[in-house]
Amino acid sequence: MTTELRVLRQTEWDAWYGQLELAFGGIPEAPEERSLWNDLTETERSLGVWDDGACVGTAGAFSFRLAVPGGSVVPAAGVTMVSVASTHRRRGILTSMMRRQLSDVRSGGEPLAVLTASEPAIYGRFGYGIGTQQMSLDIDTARVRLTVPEGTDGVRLRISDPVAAVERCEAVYARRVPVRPGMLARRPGWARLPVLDPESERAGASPLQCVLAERDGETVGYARYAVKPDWDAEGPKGIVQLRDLEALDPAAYAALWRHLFDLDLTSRLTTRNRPVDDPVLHLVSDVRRCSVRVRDGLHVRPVELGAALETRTYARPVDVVLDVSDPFCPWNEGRWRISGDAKGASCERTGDPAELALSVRELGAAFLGGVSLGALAGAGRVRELRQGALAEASGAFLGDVAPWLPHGF
Ligand SMILES: CC(=O)SCCNC(=O)CCNC(=O)[C@H](O)C(C)(C)COP(=O)(O)OP(=O)(O)OC[C@H]1O[C@@H](n2cnc3c(N)ncnc32)[C@H](O)[C@@H]1OP(=O)(O)O
Repeated sequence: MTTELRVLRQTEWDAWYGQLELAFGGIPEAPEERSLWNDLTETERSLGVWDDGACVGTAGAFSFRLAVPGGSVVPAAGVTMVSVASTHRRRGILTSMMRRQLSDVRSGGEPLAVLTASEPAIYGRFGYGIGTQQMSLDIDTARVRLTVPEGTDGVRLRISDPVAAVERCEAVYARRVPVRPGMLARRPGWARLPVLDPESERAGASPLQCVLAERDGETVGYARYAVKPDWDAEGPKGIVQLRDLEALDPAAYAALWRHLFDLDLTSRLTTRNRPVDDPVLHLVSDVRRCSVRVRDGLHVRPVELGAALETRTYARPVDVVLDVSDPFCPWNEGRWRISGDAKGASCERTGDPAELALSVRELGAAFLGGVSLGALAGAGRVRELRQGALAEASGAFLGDVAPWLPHGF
């Protein structure tokens, strides 16, 4: 088999994207969704694999800016639209695209690559670690009560058209980004994503709705959701399907949740993607009736290891020599001294004796501050070579906010 791997040409997008749709089951996307991804595709960063004129492999990358511990927002390649034709699987095409892509990301100067995986088992071999988790909830709002903080009654709620309210929501979102590692600063064109609402994907639910939280005329929060009506012999049992919710203070936050809990003719609230430390878990009367489930979120790969570890700050002072293995990107292999604190860090090559041994994948997992190196050591994935080095590094890497990505890409 001779296949050609090369950068996508603009005129090839339809065939390229068609291959991706086929790999995901073959149901064509709604026209507005397809058009959004067409506009957002960075053609010069997209790879295609071709066999006798047919597209058999796809992989794209977005030029993101990622929030990291300490509040900086740094360049990161957002790996996306990965597929291989069913006729060409398990022959190494994905591996060849990943190799080329990571090499391109390195040449372009981005220290990190990130992705959300269709299946979590695929990307570890390429050096990606699971850096964030996301929580889904299915809340019995007929039984669960909320205890809201002082000031909640002073928040004014206003129903708004989601598209008309986008700018106000985006202003709130932008203020949340540096506070929560894992969030992405919105790039031009991306504000269309949270209000994308194809009728064909509503499955009996309402069009997207939006409620704004306001104080003194300023927007201090928003929630976007749909309502799926449901009735049985006992009466109405509608479901509130929460898509996203952000707020700038606890009272606005609680007011939005209370609004969603109290919607007439509903008795359930579902949401697929909340941070695992979502304060709502501390507002509810009965966490068991919230059906909490957790899954992997953003997978993180340090591409240029030293530069990546220098972009963030560290919760406690750390000065540890890491012995890093990275067979897929061998330029990262070897010993690095990470030395930093809450103000900043340096990470440079060293000839000093190694104090912790681990692979780049563990550093990707720990990078955003949500996964403990101590826990990874418990699984045998980090080895302590100098007594005390594990506790020192583990405490330094951990953050006080669970990293989280609110949306897929
Ligand atoms: C960021 C994103 O876009 S996520 C979307 C990923 N795409 C999809 O899930 C669409 C459907 N699946 C596919 O298109 C393909 O099966 C892909 C892209 C997942 C894999 O492509 P392939 O060309 O078959 O992978 P390749 O041959 O390079 O396999 C490399 C290794 O990964 C393993 N692997 C591939 N897919 C999977 C999987 N789904 N689960 C576990 N391991 C996998 C292979 O077994 C192989 O392992 P080995 O080196 O030990 O033999």
